[in-house]
Amino acid sequence: MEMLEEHRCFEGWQQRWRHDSTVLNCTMTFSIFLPPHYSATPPPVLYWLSGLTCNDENFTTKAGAQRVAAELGIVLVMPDTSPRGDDVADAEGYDLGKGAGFYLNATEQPWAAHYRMYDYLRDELPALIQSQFKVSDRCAISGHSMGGHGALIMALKNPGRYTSVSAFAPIVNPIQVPWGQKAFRAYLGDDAQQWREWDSCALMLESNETDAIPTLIDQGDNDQFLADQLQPARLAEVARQKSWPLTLRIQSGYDHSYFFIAAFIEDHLRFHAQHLLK
Ligand SMILES: N[C@@H](CCC(=O)N[C@@H](CS)C(=O)NCC(=O)O)C(=O)O
Repeated sequence: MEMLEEHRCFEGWQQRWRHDSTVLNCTMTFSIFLPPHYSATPPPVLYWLSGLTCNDENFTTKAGAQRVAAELGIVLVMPDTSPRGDDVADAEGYDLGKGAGFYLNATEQPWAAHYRMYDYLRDELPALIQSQFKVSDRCAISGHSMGGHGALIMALKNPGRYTSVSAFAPIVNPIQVPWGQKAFRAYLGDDAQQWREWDSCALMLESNETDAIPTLIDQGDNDQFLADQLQPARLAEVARQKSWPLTLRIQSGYDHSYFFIAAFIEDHLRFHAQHLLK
């Protein structure tokens, strides 16, 4: 592992690291925020998954999460959104290929060789964080848009792993919307039955009562993708049917950008802290 950057930030440290990923079969970069005094008591970790076109730096530089993470004593880990490098398959559009890994394991060519973001986030990255930094094993997960989808499926597919999950403008029902259908067809093939494995609405519908964890979703009502791609009310309806503890907040006037995330990230950090620091 090689440190690329380090900056003092709110008495803690913002760092950027490069490592060779066995799972993704390429070199990956992630960012991490270490709160002050983090070596005294191992702090819990909040994983943040970003949206289409992003890497680890969008959240790091735009969300302004470090002040409250420092106050609460939470480590923030920001992975990239896809495998990277010259050997890695890519596509023309911003919504497939590099920057658009959709946090799943691809089964189709040419993607299957590297696009295994689900396994990377489930196994390799947490093991690396545990071995290289002094952190506790308590963790939570959050994300934006494609990353909101990622956070929700990570939580739904791994009961007991995360104390809580939250999302900003998540793609909750990818199998029913253009972004998800395009990506899932490419990565997973034409059999739409296989896609359900990676769809929050489908996964929640099939979840057990004991799997439920506190869930917070914020959605701006001026988000240009709300009607065509996001529609968080679909997940809220499944949550109602399943008595899943989901709070969906519609935020008036907010769009899809990091200005929206910056406005509400403090609420999400405090929400996760209630569960992480118990
Ligand atoms: N209008 C964008 C669509 C992609 C987009 O809005 N990406 C969101 C996540 S889905 C984002 O966070 N972009 C990067 C940023 O705002 O820093 C494009 O065509 O590139």
